[in-house]
Amino acid sequence: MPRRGPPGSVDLVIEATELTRRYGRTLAVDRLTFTVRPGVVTGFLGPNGAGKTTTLRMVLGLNRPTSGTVTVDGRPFAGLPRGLRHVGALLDAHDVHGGRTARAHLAALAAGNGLPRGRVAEVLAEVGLADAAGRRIDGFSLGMKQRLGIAAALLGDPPVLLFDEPLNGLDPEGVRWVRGLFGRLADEGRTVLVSSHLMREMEQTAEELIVIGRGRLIAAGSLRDFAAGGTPPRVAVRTPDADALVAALTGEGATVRAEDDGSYTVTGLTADRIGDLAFTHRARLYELGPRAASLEEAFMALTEDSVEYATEAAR
Ligand SMILES: Nc1ncnc2c1ncn2[C@@H]1O[C@H](COP(=O)(O)OP(=O)(O)OP(=O)(O)O)[C@@H](O)[C@H]1O
Repeated sequence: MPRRGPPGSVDLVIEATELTRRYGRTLAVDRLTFTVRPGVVTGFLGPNGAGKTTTLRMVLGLNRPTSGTVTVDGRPFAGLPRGLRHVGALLDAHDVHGGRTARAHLAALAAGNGLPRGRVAEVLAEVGLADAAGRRIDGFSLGMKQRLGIAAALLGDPPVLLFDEPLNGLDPEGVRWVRGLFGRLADEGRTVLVSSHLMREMEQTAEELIVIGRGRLIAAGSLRDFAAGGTPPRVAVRTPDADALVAALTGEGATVRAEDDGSYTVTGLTADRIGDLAFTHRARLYELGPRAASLEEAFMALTEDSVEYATEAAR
């Protein structure tokens, strides 16, 4: 695939401004403002029902916003002249005609969008389905359907790609493959937006994150900043003299949590202070150092806040 503009070029930006969608009494998307840039994989994260699918459908012009706007390359998707050549999307892996073969499905899509037939074999090979090209889709596993959906998104060789929960149903090898593919697509300068309701799926997938809850923006920024800002500093400790050390640490007001691997996570004291206390209490230390913040915890903390906020706002 051709290389595109350098990361940071502004032409392929997805821009949502005060984007809102109401279904009857449900506010599915609530004044959402965000920017998705090319050259990095951006994770679109939120619990079930947060409004991710509704937002992606509005980007694609499949749902109309109740108010606000969302544009790709400065224009609503419907106004883009090149359709599938401009934006490729996987929304629902099950949304395919099961009686067709993978090849026939993609060939119909190519024909309907004025794309060269030769792309079909290329994208099937790219997603690892070359050997299954002649098989009927209704015999496909969910993982194979996800690969087929990704192949369809790639068909027009588009600079902007949207994937809704693409890791669902993939085995560990499939997850590793898809992460590599998304990274490569971003390295080529494309804009890649990937939704998920699981933070742990995003940890090794996305560089940037947009987190929503109940239709609202909760946080946006780099994964690294997100992890750093989400929880107070924590220290990892390993000791064969746990009873003495834990008593000493909690006596100083620290919170100590035992981990599955036999280590402890300490909050509320610096590593220096923990070292001093261990020395005083004759507890041997096998490990003492910073414990990387768990993104899962940061995510839970942030979404909890959004629920509280929503409750307060409703009063
Ligand atoms: N066509 C519709 N009619 C009525 N309500 C809808 C419709 N589509 C979505 N909703 C509601 O809007 C809210 C957001 O749904 P949406 O599917 O966008 O969330 P999501 O973040 O993609 O969730 P999930 O991870 O469960 O797919 C939910 O409360 C949902 O019930």
